[in-house]
Amino acid sequence: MVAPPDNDVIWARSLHHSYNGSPGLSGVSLGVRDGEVLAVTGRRGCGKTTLLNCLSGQLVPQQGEVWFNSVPVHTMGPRLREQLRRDRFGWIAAEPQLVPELSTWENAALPLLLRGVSHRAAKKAATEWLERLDIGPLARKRPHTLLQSQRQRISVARALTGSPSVIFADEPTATLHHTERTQLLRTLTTAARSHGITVVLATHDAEVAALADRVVGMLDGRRVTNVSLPAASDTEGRSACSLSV
Ligand SMILES: Nc1ncnc2c1ncn2[C@@H]1O[C@H](COP(=O)(O)OP(=O)(O)OP(=O)(O)O)[C@@H](O)[C@H]1O
Repeated sequence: MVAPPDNDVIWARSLHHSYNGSPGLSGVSLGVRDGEVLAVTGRRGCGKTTLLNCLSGQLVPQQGEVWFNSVPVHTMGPRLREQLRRDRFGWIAAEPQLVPELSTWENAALPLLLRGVSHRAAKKAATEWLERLDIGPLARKRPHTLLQSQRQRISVARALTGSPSVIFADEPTATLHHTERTQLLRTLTTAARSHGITVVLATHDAEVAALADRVVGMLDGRRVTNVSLPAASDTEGRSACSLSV
């Protein structure tokens, strides 16, 4: 095994993964720099979710290597990978994945509660993020009483509350209206940049990808393009957030 470059928080080499013979990834190599917002784009079925699952340790690729902070993830057992995901990564899916029995703040505090952080400290951290996402007043509500856009803000708050090294966001705004989509993404990227959190964002939406620092394009399980975005986009992503992050 060759050690990855020092400034890559995530580094993957020659990832191959297929589902019953049908290819998901066909030799993808990728480095994600510490603190960057990286968009992975491409049409539906090109392998974005499979790539994020491999990079985050949810899926072990059939071939290839994944490293996090120079530690091999592909050789870890399930328990170590689970611990890595719980302690160092955040995940935002297209559909908010919330626990229906828990209130808004309990859902947002879950990463800290699972790590054994005190109830009080977890609630304080979660509440701060909920307020920054403009849903502080909903802290005691249960998910089923809220709008989809409010539930997705809880998912974003939960990802940030855990102070992760990396947030993986898989089409996080796919179910939202245009205005809400842009605002939520800007809030996420601004918060990540100000807290030094790396973001790997899968999207088929060019407008969403434009908020990233760099865009990697995929086609049929392969990486086909790599574009660093100009400073203007970066500036927009940093400054246009209306929330106090
Ligand atoms: N669990 C699975 N079982 C079988 N085939 C799968 C599975 N997951 C993904 N695939 C297939 O692997 C390929 C890549 O899928 P993947 O979900 O990674 O792409 P994607 O770019 O994220 O697509 P989408 O935007 O629709 O989520 C597709 O052809 C898909 O049908």
